[in-house]
Amino acid sequence: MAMRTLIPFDATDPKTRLSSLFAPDERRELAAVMLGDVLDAVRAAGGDPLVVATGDVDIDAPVAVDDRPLSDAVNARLDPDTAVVMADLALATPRALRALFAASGDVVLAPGLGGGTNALVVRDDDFGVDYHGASYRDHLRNAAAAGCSIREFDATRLALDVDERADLADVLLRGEGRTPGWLRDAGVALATDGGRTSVTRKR
Ligand SMILES: Nc1nc2c(ncn2[C@@H]2O[C@H](COP(=O)(O)OP(=O)(O)OP(=O)(O)O)[C@@H](O)[C@H]2O)c(=O)[nH]1
Ligand SMILES: C[C@H](OP(=O)(O)O)C(=O)O
Repeated sequence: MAMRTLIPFDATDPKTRLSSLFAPDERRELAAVMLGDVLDAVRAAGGDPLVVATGDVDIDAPVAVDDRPLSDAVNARLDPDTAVVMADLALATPRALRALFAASGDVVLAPGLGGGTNALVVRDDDFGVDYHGASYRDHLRNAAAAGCSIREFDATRLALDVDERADLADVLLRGEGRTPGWLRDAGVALATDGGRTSVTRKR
């Protein structure tokens, strides 16, 4: 049976942490390209996607427009046997998502490198999401408080969400969808910035 999968999407002013690299319209374009890659991976993993967006989105998928804050918009649709996969997981693969969907537990949590919750599966209607501000820790606590069984699902391909400039280096190095090509066409290239690999942009 297909896994109903909510994909939250900020269609209005996304990826503001990348403002040093991209203008607002470029950030919206990048966000849409990453959304397309995530949609492809979710479908290939047997997911049945619903994009939950802050505004209209021109994409080949069902879209629910809901301008409430992220957690409210997701909780309003978080029926049991539902996954939530963020639209900026530019490294997500069908294999990783299939394994996430198949993982057992009332609440299955895939952590982001920065302490967020990049993806999850919920099978208990006593659990609700509470995003932002190291949400992974909050979700662990909330699931335990609700008496849910918890599965922590560590997956390299789900751990990266594109927030900061340095995250784009990983997308250029390991991305498999359309996003790496979009970045290269926009003049984004790898750069070594002291210890950590980052990116530059030739305009
Ligand atoms: N529906 C909905 N999705 C959201 C909202 N805020 C963020 N998202 C999505 O949730 C995911 C994770 O959010 P963030 O990493 O904060 O994304 P973002 O808001 O574009 O990034 P920043 O502007 O840099 O904070 C991304 O896929 C966003 O598109 C919201 O208020 N409503
Ligand atoms: C949505 C939020 O993403 P972040 O702001 O951590 O990138 C979270 O994962 O709680």
